[in-house]
Amino acid sequence: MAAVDPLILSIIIGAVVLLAAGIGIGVAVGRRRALERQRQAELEAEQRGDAGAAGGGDDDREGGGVATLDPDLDPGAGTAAGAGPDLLDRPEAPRTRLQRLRARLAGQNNALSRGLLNLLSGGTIDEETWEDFEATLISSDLGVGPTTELVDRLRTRFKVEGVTDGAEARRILREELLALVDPNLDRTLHDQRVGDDPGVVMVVGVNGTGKTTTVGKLARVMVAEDRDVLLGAADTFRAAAADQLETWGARVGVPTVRGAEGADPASVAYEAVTAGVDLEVDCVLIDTAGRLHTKTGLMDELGKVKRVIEKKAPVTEVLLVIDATTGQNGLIQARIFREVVDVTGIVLTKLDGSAKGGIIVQVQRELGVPVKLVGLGEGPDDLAPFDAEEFVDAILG
Ligand SMILES: Nc1nc2c(ncn2[C@@H]2O[C@H](COP(=O)(O)OP(=O)(O)OP(=O)(O)O)[C@@H](O)[C@H]2O)c(=O)[nH]1
Repeated sequence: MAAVDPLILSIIIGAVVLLAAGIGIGVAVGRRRALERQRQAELEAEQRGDAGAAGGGDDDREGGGVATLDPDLDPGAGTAAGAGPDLLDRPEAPRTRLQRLRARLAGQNNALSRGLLNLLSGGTIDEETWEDFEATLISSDLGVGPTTELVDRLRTRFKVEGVTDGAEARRILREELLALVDPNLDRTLHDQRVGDDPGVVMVVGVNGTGKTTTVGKLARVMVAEDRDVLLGAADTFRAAAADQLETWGARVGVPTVRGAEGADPASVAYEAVTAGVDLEVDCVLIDTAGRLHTKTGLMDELGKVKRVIEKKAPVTEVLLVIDATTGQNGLIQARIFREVVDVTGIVLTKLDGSAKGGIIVQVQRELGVPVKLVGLGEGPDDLAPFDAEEFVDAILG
């Protein structure tokens, strides 16, 4: 048999690999289309008055706020490989998701609310009440500076404005808390297409803060808004991390570009963005490996991932994921990440079950970067845009 020229051989192998990759992505896009067809069918059923087909509108997750074809499927387990159209989830509709999460936020801040409301319970406010109030604020991770500032302002205003009843005190407290959280910060998520390029959102942070979960939840939010999304698994340290991400995507028909375990994360991110440009998706979400802010080599690697992506398309948003329960440590991490990758938004996760909402104020002040999203649970649709007024009203009950 005649020897094949090595150049021709490598071109043939390259073409086969590209074709296979294209098929992989094509299958996933096919799943997305199947989901759209399924949605359309459900919509038609709903219009015909078939209430069971489209899920209810109440706040209870199990009760129908989330319509899933397979509610028992665990996003953290298994791989995407076998997920066909029959297994696709339909992410929770934005309206019911926000209603449900608003109620959860109000419920979760009970400890903080109680402390604040003691102050408003009427009568004269003695020194001990002020001290208890201060302690409550500090234990919510508001920080000593903002706490002192808030208490001083309240004391002055209560005196100057002659506050005598609870309703009046509540109004002033609401105004002052809102000023601290800053309703004027621009919290828009820059995940939209820019010219011919998809929005590119990079998600960074230390280990275990909830990056992959956030990318998965964000993909679902976008699918619920009928947008085309592609995931990039630039966490190549552990194959399980890419599996986890791929599973999140597969549940809603979103394709994932991944590399081999130990592959260069920058090149996987670049491939993902390239696929996103070629497929004309609306947004590419890049998950990165968790890294300690103190490890210089790993932080440099993160900078490189961003620079390499930008050879293909601008990164439109860099989200730093902070675990709300980590307090001051979260702040120290945040400063270093900001220096390396120019963070444009914060995602505060695990705010459920925590009365540590004060960290929002500290993070924003220290970094000058707005909190844009909050994670309020382990459920697949437990992610909400952060809204200053809603947050303050939830605290005040
Ligand atoms: N209660 C709660 N748990 C959350 C939230 N977000 C994430 N988690 C949980 O946090 C754990 C870690 O989440 P991951 O998404 O794997 O974290 P990661 O940052 O990608 O982890 P590494 O890749 O190891 O750095 C998981 O058990 C998630 O279910 C949230 O908003 N609330």
